Amino acid sequence: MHLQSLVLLAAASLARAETHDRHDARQTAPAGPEAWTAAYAKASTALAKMSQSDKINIVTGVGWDKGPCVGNTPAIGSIGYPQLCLQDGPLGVRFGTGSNAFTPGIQAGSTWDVELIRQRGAYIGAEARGCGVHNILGPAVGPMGKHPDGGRNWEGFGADPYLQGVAAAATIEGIQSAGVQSTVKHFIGNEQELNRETMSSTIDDRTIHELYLWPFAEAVRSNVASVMCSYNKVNGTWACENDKILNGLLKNELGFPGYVVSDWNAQHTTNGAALGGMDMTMPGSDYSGKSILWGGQLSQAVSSNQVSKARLDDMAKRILAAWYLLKQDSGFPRINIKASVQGNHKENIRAVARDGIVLLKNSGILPLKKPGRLAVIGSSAVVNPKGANACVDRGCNTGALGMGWGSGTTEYPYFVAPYDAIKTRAQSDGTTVTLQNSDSTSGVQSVASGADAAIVFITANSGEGYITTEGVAGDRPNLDPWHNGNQLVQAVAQASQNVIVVVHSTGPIVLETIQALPGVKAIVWAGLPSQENGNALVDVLYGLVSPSGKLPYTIGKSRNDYGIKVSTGNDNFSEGLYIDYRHFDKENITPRYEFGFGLSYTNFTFSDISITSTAKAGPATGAVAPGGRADLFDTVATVTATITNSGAVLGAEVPQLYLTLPASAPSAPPKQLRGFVKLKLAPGASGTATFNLRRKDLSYWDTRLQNWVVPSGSFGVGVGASSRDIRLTGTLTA
Ligand SMILES: OC[C@H]1O[C@@H](O[C@H]2[C@H](O)[C@@H](O)[C@H](O[C@H]3[C@H](O)[C@@H](O)[C@H](O)O[C@@H]3CO)O[C@@H]2CO)[C@H](O)[C@@H](O)[C@@H]1O
Repeated sequence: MHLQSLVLLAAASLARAETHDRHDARQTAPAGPEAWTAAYAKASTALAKMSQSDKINIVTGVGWDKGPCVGNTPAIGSIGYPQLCLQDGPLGVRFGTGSNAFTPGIQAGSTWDVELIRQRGAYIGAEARGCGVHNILGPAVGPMGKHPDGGRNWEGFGADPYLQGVAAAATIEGIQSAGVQSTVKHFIGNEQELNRETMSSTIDDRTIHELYLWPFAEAVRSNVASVMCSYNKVNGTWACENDKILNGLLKNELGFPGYVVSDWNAQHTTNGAALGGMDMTMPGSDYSGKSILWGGQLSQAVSSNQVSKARLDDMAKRILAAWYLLKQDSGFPRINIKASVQGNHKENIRAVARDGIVLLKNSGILPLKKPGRLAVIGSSAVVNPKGANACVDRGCNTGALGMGWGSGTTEYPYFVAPYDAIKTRAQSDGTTVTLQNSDSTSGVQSVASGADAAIVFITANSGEGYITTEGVAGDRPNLDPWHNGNQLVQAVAQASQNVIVVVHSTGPIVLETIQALPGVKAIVWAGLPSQENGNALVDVLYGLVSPSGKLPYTIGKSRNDYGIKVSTGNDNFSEGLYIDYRHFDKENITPRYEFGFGLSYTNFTFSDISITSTAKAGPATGAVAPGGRADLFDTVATVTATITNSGAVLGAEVPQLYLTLPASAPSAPPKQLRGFVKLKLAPGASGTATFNLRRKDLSYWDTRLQNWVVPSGSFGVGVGASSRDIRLTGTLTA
């Protein structure tokens, strides 16, 4: 179908879009494709004024390291189009010196708080705009986290497509509300760093739809401006020249009206990329500046009709439409990556850092109550002695951890380490703090012994494969804490029966050694809190807030429990739909801490489930709108439940809705997340969790019909406090 027809159809169908309940995770329907229609009209007018060389310029980066941003295209004077600035990344303006280091995606995901995530996106967008960045290269929803040790998992929101989708949509809507283009990445099947630039990801049709494409569909529905194609091949063809995934899935099936930008140097051929659906090449040359695949080469291909003029026009129009969509044609600030743009955004950073902390274990030691003496132990209790930004692209694990490493990092404008914040609090309480800022086990007993609490800090780090840190080239080789963390905790627990273990990590670590120690009275999963690391932790340790984060992945009892391993050759995705909790559930493996788990300082009771449904079995029939067939997003069932804070302090609970497909569906995971809500409740207060289930939420991908189908029969509905703590059950029938 022609793109403009798609956009018009979409406008018509979205006019009918329902409004979502206030409490639903997806609180607002996205702006709607009528905005794209107007943008396309302007793009057509501008295109008519452009020469072929203008069109080649708008789709070709100027070359690596040849402009103010990590990606740049030349200005086109005839239409008042600027030198376009594309800059990482998912947690703020990379290389900025006047901007903030927002919390990584995984911490945002672990808040399960859509409004905080949306605000985070809006602030990232505002900072990008203030720096003159037209396109911010985030959020990341791939990798999703099929490998618990995948190096870049921390850039995204968690190992579940629904959670990724909701968080990505809110982030994109936030970023684009500031008038900045958002790029969702990496499309698709780039789940590991090892061999990412040579390997092929073999993903079957159903798995790609139900897992990996899902968050991209939500991003497209939220009118994301651009999509970044990834380094790997998909089913044997490079992602950036893969007709099936770019033209087929993304542009036709999802009705994506924006443009596809290559990951940096992910393009392999001139014509293949153009015909396969890529619209902009970045950075425009290889890192040595020598190899250029578009520019003059694309011009020749068009002149010799190997690539049609219509295809070049389509590329240019998509890029122009995104620029007009975000109204960047008037009053956009000039490019200055070093601009001072921080505002009061650190409040969001602290809130996400704090509300993303997951309390895994607490035998009554927390919250702290004016302890007489605290022992603080571990090299990650203090800021890197050489400075928080000492390592390029955060490529080290020295001192307190706030983010992983790679292109998805920013410079810290400041860094509050745990010890800094604990010391400040201790001063006001009259607490003595004894510090051991190393991971040495010798001498630690004297520091810990006699303390009211001994707080031990351990870490695990990972990142992007172009940097190797302490021998780790991106993906972690195991799920153990770094720097002998297990031995450090053991040594402390020999001297103290009041040990609090604080974990800063890019992903799951195996906690069995620590868990077995009787002296360990609490485990605080503090994740990746960025610059507000210590402040967020103190808020939780001292009960200024009740912890309310929930795990965005499963913590298994062993690495083997996850079933799959980082591939040394091609990645076969033979596990299909069964990643993370879907795998643990299917194989009946008890995790140490399950997906969705997190304790509070208060208690919540769940009651009064109510289910109403108009769901009808059968395939989707609606016209294609951005995101897919429009009727996929119609609410067809509503589930409500009452949640009561039955404890003594203010707290927030995240009731989660898991669906089980009827027996008539092809075999499917025992349960799948299809709704969540974060409810803040005073002691004794009750709130209603409302989950609006859309047709898509009830569907599976039918490979024969090539469509989403609602299976007939009875669906299991479970509402609970985690994926393994289902408190209320019911059914709905289609
Ligand atoms: O930044 C844009 C996208 O780039 C990809 O990461 C690249 C990263 O930005 C870049 O800094 C790094 O460059 C190094 C290069 O790999 C190495 O060969 C050369 O010697 O040094 C360069 C500078 O350090 O390359 C990264 C890709 O390999 C990301 O995948 C993507 O998410 C970013 O948005």
